[in-house]
Amino acid sequence: MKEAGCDDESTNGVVVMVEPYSQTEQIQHVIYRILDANLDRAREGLRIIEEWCRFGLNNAQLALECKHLRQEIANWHTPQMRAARDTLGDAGTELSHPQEEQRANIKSLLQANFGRVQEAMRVLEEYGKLTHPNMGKAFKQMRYRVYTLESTLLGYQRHQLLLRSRLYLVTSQSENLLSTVEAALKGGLTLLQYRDKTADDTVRLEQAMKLRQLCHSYGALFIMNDRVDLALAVDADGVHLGQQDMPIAIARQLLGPQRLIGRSTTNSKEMQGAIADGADYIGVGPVYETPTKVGKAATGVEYVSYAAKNCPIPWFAIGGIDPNNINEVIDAGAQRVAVVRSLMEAEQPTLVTQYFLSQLYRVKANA
Ligand SMILES: Cc1ncc(COP(=O)(O)OP(=O)(O)O)c(N)n1
Ligand SMILES: Cc1nc(C(=O)O)sc1CCOP(=O)(O)O
Ligand SMILES: [Mg+2]
Repeated sequence: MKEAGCDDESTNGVVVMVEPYSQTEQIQHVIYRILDANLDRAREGLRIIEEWCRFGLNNAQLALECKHLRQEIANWHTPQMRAARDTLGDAGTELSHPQEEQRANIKSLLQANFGRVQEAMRVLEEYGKLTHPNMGKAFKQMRYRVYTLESTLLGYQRHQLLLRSRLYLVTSQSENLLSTVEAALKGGLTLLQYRDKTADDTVRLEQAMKLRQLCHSYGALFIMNDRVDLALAVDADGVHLGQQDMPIAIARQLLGPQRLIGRSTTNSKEMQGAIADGADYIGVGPVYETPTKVGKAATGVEYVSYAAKNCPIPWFAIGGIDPNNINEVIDAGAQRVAVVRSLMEAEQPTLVTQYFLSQLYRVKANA
């Protein structure tokens, strides 16, 4: 802060008393420093996010929104604010949290920078009110744009990962649930559904929370079977709903546009219904009869061929698929498959995952 003082200044032998900085001026100076520092913080954070949108996601629209926000922020940066900067005298420049020294992955890097931008904007909103009649309002609006950007970016990343996922592991009850899932993740699995039809909610919540954390630590998506409430409670990436489960429209209202919703389908009518209702992906099956879904008649590979020709959204062939018949399913047109027993009961889930993926990556993905 500038020294408050009453320096003398000699001018032609006349002693002029320079007025000390008034308290109001001193406060204004401090406010300018705060605004200067936070305008920079907000712009820097946005730049980091913008680089990922541009180079990591190739998403020009998201990158442009970051750029527009940065430009808008720059327009508020006045010469007085810049002049108030005193980097050497800023006690905060040396402070950094250990978490800032290391980022586990892109997601945590983005999260940290979104947090930083939102925090800076909140400061700009409050202190800006003391400086310009419109500054508080402008930063409030920008802060909401940043929230929207964050959720759009997260949703986009989820969809991208869904598109890239060829193998979908649907779990069954197991004493080795976490270690089996981790073994599959090590083999390259990027999509997991937690399915337990009988456990208490307390157990489901606990397991789902652990699985979500595990999946995210490997950069994989975590989907909850049947239950929208549990999906929200554990911050899952989405939910899988069968024909007897909650209608997609209601699930969408509860989950919002950025989470994934999958739907089981057994025939063309169910497929068209799921697409019209806005499902992000569908299950196609059961291709073969399976003890995991007792009483549900197999569709055969004919429905797989139908899906290959007619389904514009990602779809996963499911039901009785194993390493011995995977190529028959691929030959019928499948590019993605979902399995329960083949992985949950495998002696070496990492190797089986790698085998499935090696077969599935032989074919090009369309949807
Ligand atoms: C990927 C995938 N496809 C289909 C299903 C089956 O869902 P649903 O018909 O609701 O049966 P349950 O799994 O709830 O018994 C699925 N879970 N996943
Ligand atoms: C959970 C489920 N849904 C199906 C459907 O067709 O909707 S088939 C299925 C079970 C798939 O298990 P497995 O890989 O052990 O055969
Ligand atoms: Mg269900």
